[in-house]
Amino acid sequence: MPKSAASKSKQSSQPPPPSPHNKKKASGTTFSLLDKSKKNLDILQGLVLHKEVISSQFENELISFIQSQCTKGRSGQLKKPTYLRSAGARSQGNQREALQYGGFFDFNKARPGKRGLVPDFPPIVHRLVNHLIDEGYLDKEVRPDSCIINQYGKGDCIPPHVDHESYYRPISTLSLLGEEPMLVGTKFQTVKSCTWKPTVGTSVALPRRSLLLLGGNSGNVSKHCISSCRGERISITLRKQPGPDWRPSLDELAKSGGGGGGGGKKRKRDAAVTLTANDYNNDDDGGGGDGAKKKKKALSGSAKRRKKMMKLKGITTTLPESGQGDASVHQQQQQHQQQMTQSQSSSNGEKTSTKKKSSEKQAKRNARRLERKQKQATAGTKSKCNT
Ligand SMILES: O=C(O)CCC(=O)C(=O)O
Ligand SMILES: [Fe+2]
Repeated sequence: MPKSAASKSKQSSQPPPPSPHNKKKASGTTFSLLDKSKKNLDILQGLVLHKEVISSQFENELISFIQSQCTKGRSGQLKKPTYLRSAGARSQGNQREALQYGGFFDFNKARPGKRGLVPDFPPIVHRLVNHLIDEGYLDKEVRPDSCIINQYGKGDCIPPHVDHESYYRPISTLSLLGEEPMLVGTKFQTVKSCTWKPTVGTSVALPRRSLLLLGGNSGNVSKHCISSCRGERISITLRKQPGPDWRPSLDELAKSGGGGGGGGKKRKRDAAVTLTANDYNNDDDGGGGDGAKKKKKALSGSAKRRKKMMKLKGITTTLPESGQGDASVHQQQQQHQQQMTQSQSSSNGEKTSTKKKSSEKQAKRNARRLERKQKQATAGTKSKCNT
């Protein structure tokens, strides 16, 4: 890493300060790296590696459970979003099989998804969480209630990202089956598809049975990724979800086009990248697509269903006379989402009427645009007839 960008990354094994909640707090390896471009902020503060947190026997049990679930997933007995298949329709440079329990991450909207769509933790994951808390690796106040299990094959990867800010920190990752490095930092260079190099950051080897905690700046400011794996590896990422009343902010909805994909990459609190459909995953569970993508993609199954729903709700999705395409549909979807959100969150009549006025104005603007298009189309047809 360039000296001008950051000071040398340091590792130490000093125990973190005792927690008021746990009986004991396990010590682990901590890291430090000052980023000059961020006023010498320690971008690895909060990163802790604990080794040998489970026995080999428990590791084997976890591996057999995960592999049996993935086998079920491949044969169609376990459906998405509980099971997400690898490769295939997934975007390039973002491959791995995944299982989700407790709560699911909606990859298309790039944020925690609806409750109850994936099963609760299976007993073996409960056992794991209890063990990690009892042994002092995790704080019982931040007890994880959602997990994503990634099964990487040789060449699979996960691109640089910051886990959604609504999840409590630290986020923890247990490594099984094989050792691969996790890259953690604020700047990455893409070497080739599925391979990155931190230009301001570090590489942390994750041995089997180790637990990596991404807390503090390491979880909020730095991004993390796994480059193309040398061999097989399984990770169990444990997270405490936001409460059931959590809703994305209007800011986030606006940036992501109201749920159509991962257009909004900038975070409010810092300049890091949030997980988006494009960064982090695939079109596996439906694919509203990436709002920021320039290339027009064919609509996936769930996008088609959404479109159908909008139709049923009385929102026009196609305007054949004017020949307006997806841009208009997208605009209307955004408008619809905004109206829904606004009506959910408005607390007085005054607010509602201002919003009503603005949506009426928007509807008039759309009508004028449609009229213009129709005129243009008519003019075009006439000139064709004349030649
Ligand atoms: O596989 C890993 O260790 C990382 C997984 C991860 O970053 C995630 O699921 O958000
Ligand atoms: Fe992550």
